[in-house]
Amino acid sequence: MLTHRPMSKIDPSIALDVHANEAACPFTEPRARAAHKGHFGHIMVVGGHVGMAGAARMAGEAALRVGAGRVTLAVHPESRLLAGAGCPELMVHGIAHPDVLDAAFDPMSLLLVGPGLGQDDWSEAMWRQALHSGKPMVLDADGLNWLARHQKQHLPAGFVGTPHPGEAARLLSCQVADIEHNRPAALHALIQTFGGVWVLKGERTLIGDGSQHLMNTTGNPGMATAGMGDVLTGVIGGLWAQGLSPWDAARCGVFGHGRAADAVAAELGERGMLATDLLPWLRRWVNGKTT
Ligand SMILES: NC(=O)C1=CN([C@@H]2O[C@H](COP(=O)(O)OP(=O)(O)OC[C@H]3O[C@@H](n4cnc5c(N)ncnc54)[C@H](O)[C@@H]3O)[C@@H](O)[C@H]2O)[C@@H](O)CC1
Ligand SMILES: Nc1ncnc2c1ncn2[C@@H]1O[C@H](COP(=O)(O)OP(=O)(O)O)[C@@H](O)[C@H]1O
Repeated sequence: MLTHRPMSKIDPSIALDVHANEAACPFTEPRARAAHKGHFGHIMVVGGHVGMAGAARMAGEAALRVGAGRVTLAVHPESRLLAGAGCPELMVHGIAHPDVLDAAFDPMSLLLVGPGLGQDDWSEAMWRQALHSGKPMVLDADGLNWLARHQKQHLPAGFVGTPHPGEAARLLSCQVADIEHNRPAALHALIQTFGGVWVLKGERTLIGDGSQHLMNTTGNPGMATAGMGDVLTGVIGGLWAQGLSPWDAARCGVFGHGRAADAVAAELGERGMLATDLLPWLRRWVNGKTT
């Protein structure tokens, strides 16, 4: 039986001018002596459903490790203790009723929406609250899956989307093979459809905003492991919260994330790499230390 398949938004005739991503460490000057945490942003991670507290935790911890001032996790009440365990620097709210988020969003400089958010009614209510806040945001993982279901949703002006090819296929109503067959055309379709800055992950991640398109060359197959994308979301958010533009946060974040993974691989090999292994190397990178 034939099943209806919506028409793909990918135009295979698209040929983008794609340059190498040569993003260096974005911070070259030491911090001002009188710096305080209020200067480096307050991020809220919206995610962490039951069984996926770790996704929100990894995004939050990565944001702190690249220098964000404050990070709060808004997670399912059953995830609250686990999400913060072992990282007391993170603030953690268990959210039973997502409508309380309206007030909680007020002091936030930006949101990271999706790591471990899940697919049920609670997840959708959390997602809707985040979108309606109008806050700048990085949308990842289930945050993107909800966007795929509600295509016409109005996105905030400051927006970075970070799909892997599976999520990109859901967003563009096509198969993963269609994405992989012509990744620049898929990137173009994401930008045309939704606006903002897009990071199409995978081997040689692409970054684009409609006027510039880059291909990343750092990173290695050791990164094909759970949670690696959650860490990237935190890195991009942490750089953005410190004053970089969304574009610079995306291109520098992708570069530094891959660079940290390459340092881990050089020391211990690719196999068995954990997403959290990158954290000390991200810290080195963001302080301009060669890895
Ligand atoms: N410790 C945790 O709490 C973790 C929670 N996670 C959460 O789990 C939820 C589901 O995310 P998943 O990404 O696992 O599930 P998805 O179903 O979105 O993605 C998995 C599928 O996407 C496709 N795919 C992914 N990367 C690809 C690539 N590079 N090339 C080709 N195809 C590719 C493959 O078909 C793969 O089976 C998210 O909310 C996520 O944040 C994951 O991030 C893993 C770790
Ligand atoms: N073979 C590879 N080479 C380079 N980078 C890779 C490779 N495989 C995965 N990555 C990177 O690792 C990350 C994986 O993210 P994602 O698939 O979202 O993982 P998760 O959902 O488990 O967090 C992305 O940044 C991706 O670009």
